[in-house]
Amino acid sequence: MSRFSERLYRAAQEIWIKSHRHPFLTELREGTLDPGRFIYYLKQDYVYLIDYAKMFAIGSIKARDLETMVKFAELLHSTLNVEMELHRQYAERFGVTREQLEQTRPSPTTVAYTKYMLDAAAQGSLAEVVAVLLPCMWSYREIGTAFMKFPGALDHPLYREWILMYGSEEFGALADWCIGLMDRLAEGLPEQELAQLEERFVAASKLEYLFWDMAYRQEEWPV
Ligand SMILES: Cc1ncc(CO)c(N)n1
Repeated sequence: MSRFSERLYRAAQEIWIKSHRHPFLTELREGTLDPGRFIYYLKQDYVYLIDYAKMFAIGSIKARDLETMVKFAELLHSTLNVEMELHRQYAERFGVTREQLEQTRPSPTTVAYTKYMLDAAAQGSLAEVVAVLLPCMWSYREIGTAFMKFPGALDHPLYREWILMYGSEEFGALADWCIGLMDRLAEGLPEQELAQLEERFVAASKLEYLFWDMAYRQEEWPV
């Protein structure tokens, strides 16, 4: 039988392709993205990452073995200290302080995405935690590795670091570990539960798309 992660990939493929074609990402890889849109994205992503890091803490709590617990702790650490550090350094280049980053008011889409994830984690099994956070890691790995190969993408003084982070071997290895864990956790589950995991994965993939779109539109609350 084929791996469950392949089923997930197929189920979300259409929405992932739509993300790849979104102007936020096509312009980022071509180096034409307006820096104002990028800094908006960084601020929203910073507050997103705070809740996303909590998903790894929850993964650590729900883990059934020490090895998995250690791995989630590693992911928690690297999100807080490596990924968020990249954002802090970017913000500094724009004259935005660490405090200002942290005080970013989450946009409607950021609220929807982070609360959707935390709700899945609060209600669900470890498999649900992994299903909902997997599109984040996996889709960024796909974007990062594709952009590394895109001619000229790494020449851009602003977007180069971002591409290097998500195209890195370390990030790829963490994504691979998560894919492998998803497959192990799905083994032997009844179809009803697999369908539920697929629903979580697809919903998170749609929220990933909406996150790019929100950043491009620089979404604000109506008042
Ligand atoms: C919205 C979002 N999804 C995934 C990642 C990758 O960790 C990120 N930084 N932001």
